[in-house]
Parts: sequence; structure tokens; C-alpha cells
Amino acid sequence: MQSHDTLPGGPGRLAVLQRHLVAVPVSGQVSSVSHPTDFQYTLDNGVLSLAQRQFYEENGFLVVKNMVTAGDLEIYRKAFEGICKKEVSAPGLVVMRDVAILNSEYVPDQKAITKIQDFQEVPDLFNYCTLPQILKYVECFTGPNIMAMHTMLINKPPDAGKKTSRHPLHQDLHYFPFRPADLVVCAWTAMERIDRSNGCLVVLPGTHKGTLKQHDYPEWEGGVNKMYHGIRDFDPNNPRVHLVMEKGDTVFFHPLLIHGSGMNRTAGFRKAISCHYASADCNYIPVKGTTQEGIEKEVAEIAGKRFGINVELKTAAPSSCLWID
Ligand SMILES: CCCC(=O)SCCNC(=O)CCNC(=O)[C@H](O)C(C)(C)COP(=O)(O)OP(=O)(O)OC[C@H]1O[C@@H](n2cnc3c(N)ncnc32)[C@H](O)[C@@H]1OP(=O)(O)O
Ligand SMILES: Nc1ncnc2c1ncn2[C@@H]1O[C@H](COP(=O)(O)OP(=O)(O)OP(=O)(O)O)[C@@H](O)[C@H]1O
Ligand SMILES: O=C(O)CCC(=O)C(=O)O
Ligand SMILES: [Fe+2]
Ligand SMILES: [Mg+2]
Repeated sequence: MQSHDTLPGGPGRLAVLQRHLVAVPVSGQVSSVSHPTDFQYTLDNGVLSLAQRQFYEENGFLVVKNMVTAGDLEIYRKAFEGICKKEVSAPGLVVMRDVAILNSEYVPDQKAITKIQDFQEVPDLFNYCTLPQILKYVECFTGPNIMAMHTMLINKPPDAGKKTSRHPLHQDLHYFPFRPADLVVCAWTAMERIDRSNGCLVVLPGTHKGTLKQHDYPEWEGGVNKMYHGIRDFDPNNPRVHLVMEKGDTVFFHPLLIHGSGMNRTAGFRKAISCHYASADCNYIPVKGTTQEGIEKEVAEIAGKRFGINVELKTAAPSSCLWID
């Protein structure tokens, strides 16, 4: 970001991220392959093989198997449980219930929660964003000065019969008012085996080479979760890839990659943990007059309700942000 003061959430937030992330040492592996220099989406720090770089350049995502240990995932699961039971809270944390059960009686356990966001002040969860084996890969996309921008633990509930457990096809950049997009990457880790039965990620390979598209609420009869915007005019002929992942497998993907996730047809709550990282060289952009103007308004409305005041979103330029504490 241009200057620390310009970060939403104030300098305190940056300090948290800096403490964990800036100057994270990267392992001293040396690549034995000389890579071509005309790659646009990846950097050569000796971690990605040439084949991995070519795959990401072409497809906009890369799955790396067995990245997070069962022990670490258990810590995240426990921390999530504590939040659901209201034993743990933290500044900035957003706890979201699925739209299908909004009006049912509130039971304070994980059955009510579809996801949590912005867990950077929960040490046992933020630990995920600091895992050296993840950062090593992140650096291949962002370069060495890495910031954690947005965190989520998604607890996709068994579908209540209305298909609201789906996540419509979207580009994550829609939610982010900072650029350049090529220096932003998401790490998304399966906390258990995830396949079509419990709603795996679905990606449209190669769409990261396109532009940011118009996003709107999909017209789904059973309702749509708040802010789950989707792209209406995606190319139906674009091949879709269903990412079947084992526990601990991690996918890194570009913020323009069109993706979504399917319905959870099982009785279990399928869990994934993710962090969006950006290079410290990214800058906030004004979104007025762009496709992101609508989401800015929605974020401002939610912030206004939450704080009971007319919140002015604080960024480097008049734009939107998702990180109001
Ligand atoms: C790369 C990023 C990709 C993404 O993040 S995609 C999805 C982005 N989605 C979000 O960021 C949603 C974040 N969620 C939130 O901010 C909160 O969960 C949310 C929706 C404000 C609700 O917060 P709560 O603390 O539960 O507040 P509340 O119970 O007073 O509800 C406030 C109003 O929101 C409504 N609501 C709550 N959960 C909802 C849902 N799942 N779907 C649709 N509407 C929902 C609720 O009915 C209430 O409405 P009203 O004000 O009474 O009209
Ligand atoms: N009308 C729609 N608008 C936007 N996104 C949609 C729409 N219908 C489905 N999707 C999303 O498209 C993605 C791909 O759908 P697809 O049917 O290929 O797989 P799936 O529904 O995830 O898996 P399965 O068909 O095995 O249940 C899913 O993420 C789904 O949420
Ligand atoms: O279903 C998931 O786990 C991914 C959802 C997603 O893409 C998002 O929240 O941006
Ligand atoms: Fe997404
Ligand atoms: Mg389907």
C-alpha cells in the first residue's frame, strides 16, 4: 500500500499483519531450471517448477497437495468451534449464518454458521496465514513483501433443500479495491476431503486472463446469502473443473479466476480455510463508476448498520474496503 496510514482499519491492523508477515524468510532453495522471462502471473523464487509456473500462467490456479498438517487443521477446527459457541470473539470478526436458517431458532453451535471472515485477531486461526510452507508459494505470486488482506473459514452447511449452500460463480477481485490484480493470490485449504458431494470448488480455467466482470445477485428461487454476488454472463462453453481435494491440499488462485462452489449434499459441514494475500506494492483504487461501485455501497450499508453511524470508508482513494473494525 502507498503508506501505512492509508490502510483501512488504521495502522493497528497493519502492525498485526506486519508482525506476522513482513520479511517472512523464504527457504533458500535454488532453482536448477532457468525459467523463461515472459511469464506474467508468476515469479521465480525457486519454489515453483517450470511445469507449475506454466500451469498457473495458463490456468490461473495451482493445487499443491498435502500442504497443511492434520494437527494444524485440528487447531483451526477447535478455534472455529469456540467462536461458534461464543466462547471466543475478536475485533473485526464477522460471523455469518446461512440465509436458509436465518429465521430459525438460534443455536450457538457450528450448525448455525456458514462462514467467518476477518479472523486476523484470532491467533489460532491467523496462524494459517503465517504457515511458512504456504507463504513460500504465495511469494511466487506476490513477491517477497506479503500482506494478508482477507481471511475466511467456510463451513458449508448441509443444504437445507433450497440450494443456498452454493456459492455462485464469481471473481474475488470484485470484493477488492486494490491492484494490480496479478500481485494478489488466494490460498484455500481443504480442512477435510472435499468433492462434488459436499460442494467442491469449481473453476473456469484460463478466465484469469479476462477482465473483471459485472456481478449481481443470482436469481435463485431459494434465496442467496448476503453479498454472494455472481457473474451472469459467464461463457457456458468454458470448461469447468471440479477440484476434488484431500484434507490439507491447498489451491492457489488468481483473483480474476471465475470460480464458485456447489451444493453440499452430505450431512456434514464441509470446511475450508483461506487467506487472500497481496503484495505490499499494491495500491487502493477508486471504484466509483466501475463494476465495483455496487459492492462498495453494500459494504458501507452493512458497516453503517453495524456501528449505528454513517461510516465513511477509509482508503487511500475514495473507494471501498472490506476491513472496517
Ligand atoms: C473474496 C471474498 C469473497 C467473499 O467474501 S464472498 C461473500 C462476501 N460476503 C460477505 O462479506 C458477507 C459478510 N457477512 C456479513 O457481513 C454479516 O454476516 C451480515 C450479513 C451483515 C449479517 O451480520 P449479523 O451480525 O448476523 O447481523 P444481523 O443478524 O443483524 O443481520 C443484518 C441483516 O442482514 C441480514 N442477513 C444476515 N445474514 C444474512 C445472510 N446470510 N444472507 C442474507 N441476509 C442476511 C439479516 O436478515 C438482517 O437484515 P435486516 O437488516 O433485518 O433487513
Ligand atoms: N445460475 C447460476 N449463476 C451463477 N452460478 C451458478 C449458477 N448455477 C450454478 N452456479 C454455480 O456454478 C458452479 C458450477 O456448477 P456445476 O453444476 O458445474 O457444479 P456444481 O453444482 O458445483 O457441482 P454438482 O453439479 O456436482 O453439484 C457452482 O459453483 C454453482 O454454484
Ligand atoms: O465455497 C468456498 O469454500 C469458496 C467460497 C468463495 O469462493 C468465496 O468465499 O470467495
Ligand atoms: Fe471466491
Ligand atoms: Mg450442479
